[in-house]
Amino acid sequence: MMSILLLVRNFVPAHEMIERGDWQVSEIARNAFDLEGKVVGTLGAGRIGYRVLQRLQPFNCKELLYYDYAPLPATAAESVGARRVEDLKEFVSQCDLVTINCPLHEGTRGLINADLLNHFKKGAWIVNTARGAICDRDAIAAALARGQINGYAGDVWNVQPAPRDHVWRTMKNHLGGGNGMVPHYSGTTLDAQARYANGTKTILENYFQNRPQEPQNIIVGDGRYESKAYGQR
Ligand SMILES: NC(=O)c1ccc[n+]([C@@H]2O[C@H](COP(=O)([O-])OP(=O)(O)OC[C@H]3O[C@@H](n4cnc5c(N)ncnc54)[C@H](O)[C@@H]3O)[C@@H](O)[C@H]2O)c1
Repeated sequence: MMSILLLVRNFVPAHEMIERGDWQVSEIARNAFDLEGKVVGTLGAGRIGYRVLQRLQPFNCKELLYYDYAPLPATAAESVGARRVEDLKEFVSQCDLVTINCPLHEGTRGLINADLLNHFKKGAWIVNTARGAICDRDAIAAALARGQINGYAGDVWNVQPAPRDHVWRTMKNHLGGGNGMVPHYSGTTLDAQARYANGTKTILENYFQNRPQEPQNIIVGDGRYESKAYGQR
């Protein structure tokens, strides 16, 4: 949901216009679109990617796609009407909007680079609330400037805090918009902090009482890599 809110709120400089005292609706509307009728795809369909697919249901998208080496259980994919695309270039070429929801690991660092961006549908939108380094910083800014993508939004940066001159702070599309960057805070609402605290408490209690941990909380157990989420090894 965070991704969608970012898209709606921050892709056009509407709020800055209000602060300036202006009211030029046509300036905003010339680059504003609905999700209805669009093809939306998630790169990564784990806990967050799947929930994004669920939350996209009321928007009447034309089609929902996902790219993940781990296929969703058939019933889960059917319940959200999502189609898996196995080839990454094929996946991005079909999407009007790509939302990135996979972890950063050696297989995803710089995955969205100049070469892959050329395979995106021209004028597509990218929402990256996963990890900044999944996208190549300069390739994103260049693709935005030349109109290969129409917008880029997210709260994650390849360096955090982002330096003052980080190009993602100020990059724009040719209409002067298309930038929805915010500082990394989507997981730090007061409600989320309470969830983190409770989750940490449960992990510690399991540990001190010799109870098994929930599988999704284990990346390395007994010296072995156990998670399936951080790349195929
Ligand atoms: N912005 C924030 O504050 C914030 C908050 C929470 C999580 N995150 C990010 O979101 C990521 C996803 O979280 P999650 O809970 O859904 O994780 P998850 O482990 O439940 O799911 C990750 C999915 O990505 C898939 N994946 C891994 N490598 C892939 C690749 N190369 N190509 C396609 N799919 C791939 C995995 O198979 C898995 O299905 C986290 O790793 C984290 O980096 C960001």
